[in-house]
Order: sequence, then structure tokens, then C-alpha cells
Amino acid sequence: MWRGGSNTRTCKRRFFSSPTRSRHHRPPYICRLHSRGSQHLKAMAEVDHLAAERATARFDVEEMKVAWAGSRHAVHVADRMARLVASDPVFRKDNRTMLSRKELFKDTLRKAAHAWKRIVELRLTEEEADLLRQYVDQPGYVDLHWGMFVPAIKGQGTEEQQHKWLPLAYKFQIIGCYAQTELGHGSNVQGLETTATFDPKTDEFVIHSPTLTSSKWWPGGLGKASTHAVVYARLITEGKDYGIHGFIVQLRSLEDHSPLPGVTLGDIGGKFGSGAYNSMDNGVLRFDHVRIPRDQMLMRLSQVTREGKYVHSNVPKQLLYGTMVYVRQSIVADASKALSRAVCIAVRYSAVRKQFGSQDGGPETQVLNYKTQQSRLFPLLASAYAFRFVGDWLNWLYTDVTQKLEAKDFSTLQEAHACTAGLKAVTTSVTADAIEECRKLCGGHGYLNSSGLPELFAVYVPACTYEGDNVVLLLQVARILMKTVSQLASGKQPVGTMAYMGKVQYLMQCKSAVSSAEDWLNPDAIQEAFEARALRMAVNCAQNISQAASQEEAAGFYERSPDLLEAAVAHIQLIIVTKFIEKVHQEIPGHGVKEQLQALCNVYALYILHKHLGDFLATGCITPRQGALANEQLGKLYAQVRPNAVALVDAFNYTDHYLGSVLGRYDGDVYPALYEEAWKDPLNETVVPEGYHEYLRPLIKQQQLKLSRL
Ligand SMILES: CCCCCCCCCCC/C=C/C(=O)SCCNC(=O)CCNC(=O)[C@H](O)C(C)(C)COP(=O)(O)OP(=O)(O)OC[C@H]1O[C@@H](n2cnc3c(N)ncnc32)[C@H](O)[C@@H]1OP(=O)(O)O
Ligand SMILES: Cc1cc2nc3c(=O)[nH]c(=O)nc-3n(C[C@H](O)[C@H](O)[C@H](O)COP(=O)(O)OP(=O)(O)OC[C@H]3O[C@@H](n4cnc5c(N)ncnc54)[C@H](O)[C@@H]3O)c2cc1C
Repeated sequence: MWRGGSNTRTCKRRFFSSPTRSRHHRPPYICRLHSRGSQHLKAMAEVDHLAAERATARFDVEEMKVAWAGSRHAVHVADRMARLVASDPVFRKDNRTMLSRKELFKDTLRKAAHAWKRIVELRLTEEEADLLRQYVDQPGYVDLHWGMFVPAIKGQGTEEQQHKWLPLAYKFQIIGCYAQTELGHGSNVQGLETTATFDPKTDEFVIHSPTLTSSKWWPGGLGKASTHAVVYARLITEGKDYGIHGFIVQLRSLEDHSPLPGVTLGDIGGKFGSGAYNSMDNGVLRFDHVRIPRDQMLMRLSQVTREGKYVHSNVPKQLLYGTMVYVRQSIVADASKALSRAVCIAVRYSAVRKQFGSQDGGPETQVLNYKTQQSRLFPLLASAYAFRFVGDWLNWLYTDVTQKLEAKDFSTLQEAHACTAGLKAVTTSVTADAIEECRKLCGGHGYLNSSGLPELFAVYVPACTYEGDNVVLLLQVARILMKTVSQLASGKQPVGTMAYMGKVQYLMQCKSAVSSAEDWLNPDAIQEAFEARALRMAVNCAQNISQAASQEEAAGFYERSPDLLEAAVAHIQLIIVTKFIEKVHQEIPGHGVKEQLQALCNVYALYILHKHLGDFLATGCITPRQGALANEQLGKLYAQVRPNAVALVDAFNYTDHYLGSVLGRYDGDVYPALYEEAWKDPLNETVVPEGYHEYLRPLIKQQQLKLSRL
């Protein structure tokens, strides 16, 4: 209903199975040991500046790739699609930040059309096509077409409507977007102002923008590309306002792309950063009494009859928000991709970059060997893995809930909302901050566009806002937490990710048994501390709300909202830690793979504990001494991660094309690439800059003249 270091054996398989593979898929250093193809390998090894790093890895990188991707099949498909994109000149993106907005938009249209052509020519499956688009790596109208327009019709359209509209969308005979947000309201969906008034005389809805603030504002793909939109508007029939509903509205002519009568359309203007999200035509849309047939109201959840009678099916009205739930779930999966890209760049570059001599006057130190660099970078590496696994779990939850909804079982709707909203908020906030941290970890060169990090940040950071502002979403989680706490007294057993709250008697008074740094390696110790912290924070909030506002619960919630945010974050961090622990408990094949994931899981959990030590201490879950022991163990774990760091990012299996970073190159040959890249800047097209004769020469001459007069 809602739908919308490697061993030689693996090296041999990789290398000889694919002799034409591109530079960024060079086999690991250890492959040099293999006799066949040794000349080729030797030539490559000469430029593999990270070879020594790869040789220190204590696990099977190929098997880690499988653990990361989810299956051998997933590695294989991703590898094929990534190489297909990387080898196609139309998909080049190294010049993107130097294009004007118009050039960039046209380039996006060209890439989207070419991607579609390749998808059709090669008869790619849906999975392959999704991956291909992902590796093209340029935000554009297709994201909204496939990511929101199609899912909205699938989730909210009747079978008849799906039958009519989906084939058109699947073949790109129409291009659609998701037009919900308005100039005046985004977070508050119930506050939207656009109206859809039923006219029984003509059996049509009249779509209208009554005020400036009711202009649709932000929808991606709306500005220039879309021919259709799912428009959210207040349904008015028989003089009554029935609130927000979805409607399929044609916006542009299918002949010449001009706006239809009564429709005003445009792009809302340039956005943060060069290149970046400016490839997307986020748009503005106004309606002046535009008429659409009645059957273009999405009628799966509720209907308007020919006579104008409103009928609501016997389903929760929140199903209207199903497309957002679907996309929030995808955004969580996407967070681990963005974070792992940034971390891959920062880890490789930190292994290449050297600063200051060693104590004994020997060679300079790799910056990756500085403990401060490790303590900033390795938690981010661990977070990338943590988000990857929680994203997989969330995808499972989403599929499970969808199946239940099909069977009219709505019991897990709240769980799906809380998990998608909360995980979307936490993973995107952490990822956005982490990309910026990776930029700083790369020093000055990280600030160059050619590092890939400024653009990655600029593209990623709106994820904290779109599909629900993160604060607004965390407050939704907090509300559900407060509801759950209030139900504990009545003996109602919480379920799903809230089940731990059922252990309230124990968790409210338990004391951690940790007495040595190693004790923090015990997953039960970690789990208990995180559960106790989350529950105690939630219970404290609930108590404060009831004490602070004896008159109104809503007023108390409002007063305590900053604390509630923190309680929601604690609950979501518990989910991430729990899912990572569960993952590590599974059977994981490959030499050393499980051990590495275990270490990363501990890094993730103990880093969060260290960062939020105040919460753990204030709620009395652990003592200051136990907090210090956790930090001590964290230091030991960083030392354990260090020799594996480069191989752990190699396991993401990203091509140099996808990374788009001279600092993150697979071969680590950073300096020639940086040097070469600089000369490509349009400013270097002429030796003497444009403007010299107008502005520089007269200035210099004027000063010279003044001096000569002295
Ligand atoms: C690899 C691919 C990756 C991504 C591909 C896609 C590309 C993405 C590009 C980005 C495009 C961006 C698109 C957009 O931004 S679209 C617009 C998104 N807008 C929002 O997210 C708006 C946020 N606001 C809301 O969701 C709601 O207004 C809000 C939930 C905040 C409040 O809603 P409302 O006022 O109606 O409700 P209440 O708070 O009073 O809650 C009432 C009850 O409903 C429950 N609830 C709320 N939401 C949901 C839901 N989604 N599902 C289920 N239940 C929900 C809530 O818990 C309350 O329950 P109770 O009554 O039991 O308390
Ligand atoms: C790049 C991008 C792409 C987008 N694409 C689309 C799209 O395709 N389709 C579409 O319909 N929309 C789209 N949007 C719009 C997006 O969904 C909204 O911007 C988003 O939901 C946030 O709403 P807002 O802008 O109204 O923020 P506001 O709600 O105005 O937020 C402003 C501030 O107020 C705070 N705030 C708001 N309410 C509360 C509250 N109750 N309690 C505490 N604090 C609060 C927020 O935390 C924030 O700090 C896009 C936005 C961006 C940036």
C-alpha cells in the first residue's frame, strides 16, 4: 500500500577474470606475488602509493566487499554498473563545478537521456538501472520521477489509476515530480493552502493557489523538466474542507513543453555550492483555477463520488504520508553511501599525506598515524558501516510493514514512522557533519573542488532538511517515546524497537558491571548501557513534562522539546548500535571479516558513549571511572583499526569516477593529479587574465606614475 589484506586466491579471480578493468580497479598489492601477469602488475604497483597500506590488512577485502554490499551478486552488479558509467565519456563529471547553471542543467538532461538510452539498449534490470543512475551521480529530475512520483502513484493510486499512469511513467512518456511543499509551509503538511475544489457540474477538480504563500516551492524536477506532478492540496467538496490529498496534474504540454493554461512555472534559483544540487530544477508552481478530471484524485485511501460525496476508506489517514516514509527509508541507505565516500577520500589521503618528522629525525609521519587524526576519522569509518547495516535492516522493516499494510494490518505503522523518521534524521545529520569533518581532515587540499568534498557536502547537506526537517522528525520520534512511556504504567508491553522499554523496572536501576577497559568489548555491557541511557532520558522527559505543565501536556512537550530531541537521538543511537551488534552476531564468511566488523561495531558504540558521556553519567547508567575505561578501550580499538583502514575503505569498492576526488584516488598518486587538475581551471586558459587591461594595468600604471612624481 505504501509502495511506491586480500588473499592470492581472490586476487587471481579478480584480475584474470577482467583483464580490461580500469585503473581504479587495480588488484591489491599482494597480487604481485602471483606469477601470471606479473609484468602488468609490476607496472601498476609502481604507482600504487597505498600498496604498503593494503599489505597490512588483516582480513579478506573481497569478502568484506560482500559484507558491505550485502551479497556476492550485489558486488558483481554494482561493479559492472560502476564501470559502465566510469568508462562512458558522457558521464564525465570532473568539470562539473566549472559549468554555469544553464550548462550544468543541460548536462544533467543529457546524462539522464543517455542513461535511459543505455538502460534500454542493454535491457538493464530495475536493480541495474537504479545502480547505473546512482553511479551517474548527478541530482536531476529522474530522482524525483522514480523516487517520488512513481511511488506516490503506486502507494496512493487505485489499481485503475496505476494501470493508466504507471506505464506512461515507466516509459518516460510523461515525467513526474512530487509537489507538496509550498512557499509558506513545508514541515506542517496540514497547513498547506493549495485547494482542489470539486465541481459536480463538470465532474472536475479545480486546482487553485489562493495566496502567494500557497505557491508550490521546492519540488525537484518541477522547475523545467516535469510534464506532470502529484500535487498535494486541500480537498473541498460540498463546501467542506477534507484536508490534504494527492492529485495527478498535468503541467506542461506533451507537444512543446509549454506550461498549460492557468499554470505558472519556473525554477526557484541557484542553491548552495558550485555544481552540487544546482543540477536540479527545484521549482515554483502556481495554479489559476486549473481543471482536472475527478479521476485524477489519487483515490486509494479516500474517494469523491460523481455526486461529490467524500468517502474515506477504512485505513489510517497517515497512509497519505507513505511516499515520504518510503523515501526516508531510501535516504538512510543513501547516508552510508555519502559517508563512506567522504571517509574513503579522507582515509586514503591521510595515508598518503605526510607532515613533520618522526621523533628520531627519520621520514615524515603519515597523518593517518596521528592519534588525533585516528580519533576523528575512525569513528566516521565505523559510522559508515553502522549506517550501512541499519539501512539494510530498515529496508527489511519497510518491506515487512508494506506487506502487513497490504493485508490491512496497520499495527506496525507507528514503528515504521518512528524508525524511518528517526534514522533519517540521525544518519543525515551525522553524515553532513562527517563530510565537513573529512574536508578538514584533508587539510587545505580538502577545500579544493578537485578533492570532491565541497561538492559532496553541498549536494548532501539538504538531506538534513528535505523529506522532513531533522528536528521536526526527531520530535515525532519523541512524541511516540512519550506515548510509549505513558503506556508502561498500564502494563502495555512495547514492541519492536521500543521493546527494551518493557524492562523498565530493571533498566531504571541497573548499574554497569564494567570494571576494566576490555569489559567494554562485551556487547551485553554496551547494549545495557545504551538501553538504560535511552530509557532513563525518555522517562526523565516524561516526568518533567507532567511536572512542568500540570495544565496542558502539549505545553509541557513544547517546554521540554530540547531535552526530548536528545532523548529521541539516544533512542535512535540505541537502534543503530543494536542492529550493528546483531549483524556481527551473524555468520560472516571471509578471513578476518567478522573480527574487523566487531572492532568497528565497538568503535561506533564506544565513540557514541564517549561523545555523549554527559547523558550516560547524568542518568547514572555508568560511573565516571567506567566512562574513562570506555575511552581507554576506544584508543586500543583505533590502534587495531589503523593497519586495516585503507583496506576497509577499499571494501566500499568505489571507482575513481564515482569518488570524483584527486585525494581519494585508488592508487594514492595524489600530487601529480592535484597539479594537473589545477591547470584545467578556466582561469588558467590564458596566462594574462581577462580584466588585466581594464583593471590591473591601469591600477599598476597609476601607482607607478604616482611614484615617479615623488
Ligand atoms: C538512492 C536514492 C535515495 C533517495 C531518492 C529520492 C531523492 C530524494 C530527493 C529529495 C526530494 C525531497 C522531497 C521532499 O522533501 S518532499 C516533502 C517532504 N516533506 C516533509 O517531509 C514534511 C514533514 N512533515 C510531516 O511529515 C508531517 O507534517 C508531520 C509528521 C511533521 C506532522 O504531521 P501531522 O500534523 O499530520 O501529524 P501529527 O504530528 O499530529 O501526527 C498525527 C499522527 O500521525 C502519525 N504520523 C505522522 N507522520 C506519519 C507517517 N509518515 N506515517 C505514519 N504515521 C505518521 C503521528 O505519529 C501521529 O500519531 P498518533 O496520532 O498516534 O500520535
Ligand atoms: C534541496 C531540497 C529539495 C526539496 N525537494 C522537494 C520536493 O521534491 N518536493 C517537495 O514537496 N518538497 C521538497 N523540498 C522541501 C522540503 O521538504 C522542506 O523544505 C522541508 O520539509 C522543511 O520544511 P520547511 O522548509 O518548511 O522548513 P521549516 O519548517 O520552515 O523550518 C525552519 C526551522 O523551523 C524549525 N521548525 C519547524 N517546525 C518546528 C517545530 N514544530 N518544532 C520545532 N522546530 C520547528 C525547523 O527545525 C527549522 O529549524 C525540498 C527541499 C530542499 C532543500
